[in-house]
Amino acid sequence: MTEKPLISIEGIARRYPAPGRQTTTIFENLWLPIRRGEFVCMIGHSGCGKTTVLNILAGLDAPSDGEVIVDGKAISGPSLDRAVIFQSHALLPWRTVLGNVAFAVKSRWPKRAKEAIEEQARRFIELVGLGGSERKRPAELSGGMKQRVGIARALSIEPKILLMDEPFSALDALTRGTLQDEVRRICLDTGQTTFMITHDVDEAIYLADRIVLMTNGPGARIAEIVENPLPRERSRIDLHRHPHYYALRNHLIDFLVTRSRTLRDQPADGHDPRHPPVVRPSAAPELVVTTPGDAATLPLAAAHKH
Ligand SMILES: Nc1ncnc2c1ncn2[C@@H]1O[C@H](COP(=O)(O)OP(=O)(O)OP(=O)(O)O)[C@@H](O)[C@H]1O
Repeated sequence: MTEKPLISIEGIARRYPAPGRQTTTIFENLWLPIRRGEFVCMIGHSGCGKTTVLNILAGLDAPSDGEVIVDGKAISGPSLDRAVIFQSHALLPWRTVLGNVAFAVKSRWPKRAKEAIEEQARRFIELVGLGGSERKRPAELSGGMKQRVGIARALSIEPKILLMDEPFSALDALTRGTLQDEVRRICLDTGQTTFMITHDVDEAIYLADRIVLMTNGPGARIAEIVENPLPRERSRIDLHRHPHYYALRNHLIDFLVTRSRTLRDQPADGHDPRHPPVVRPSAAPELVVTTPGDAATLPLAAAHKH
């Protein structure tokens, strides 16, 4: 990575006190640079600390060791440069759709005139397909519509970084697909840098440029970073027709089913937390595995040892 990353996760750990003056280490020694405009998904089993990592990126939690640098500065708390979309939308129930989004815009640009604030809010309400519903209150909206408001609210402040914690998991399959399409289009069109947690392998394949695989916790680590071999211009309905699709999907599922546990219990030989293996699954009989400064092509079986 020659360009300076927008986000640099540098050796972070999170520990909590445990009974008997012990300490539980949820994860440790996580290193990850994220480029401007990149869409990164994190996958791992429940309890490996994904939400904790996202909260640290948001500035809502602090690491026990290490730090996160954004645009050259260590994160020391929440900032309007980083917008978060949670699974539950947390809208203000007494405000309309327009009111909810305008509230965020006003907090970002408090000196802006009311008309300009509303114009910005309307632009993003339109962008997420809610034009015409500006005057509705959250109680009058479906789950998918509420999540759209949450997305419009997060994007309307034009954050440097969009953080999403399983934003579509509570939605029905049809709505989830439509919202994935919209978020993907908006992120590509605006060059939005995004970090997202998901449990859904297909969602990660569709949305992510890179997929970060966490070993199981406690003591979780980044096992591997998977580069998405599918073209950036991809469509959800045609994903499975791409020659690399099944190699990628099988690689991720194999990781979740077996390797996430075995790699926690027995890290791969020579595993360097600063430079976790980078894997690019492909339909060819070989996987390209690189570590920064040390490119190598390993046969599939060898790559799986990592
Ligand atoms: N305040 C706390 N005190 C002690 N342990 C905590 C605290 N907050 C979180 N944990 C523990 O940290 C671990 C990681 O939690 P986290 O929510 O980050 O995991 P996750 O990977 O996002 O899980 P899930 O996929 O289920 O959302 C869990 O085992 C949780 O019990």
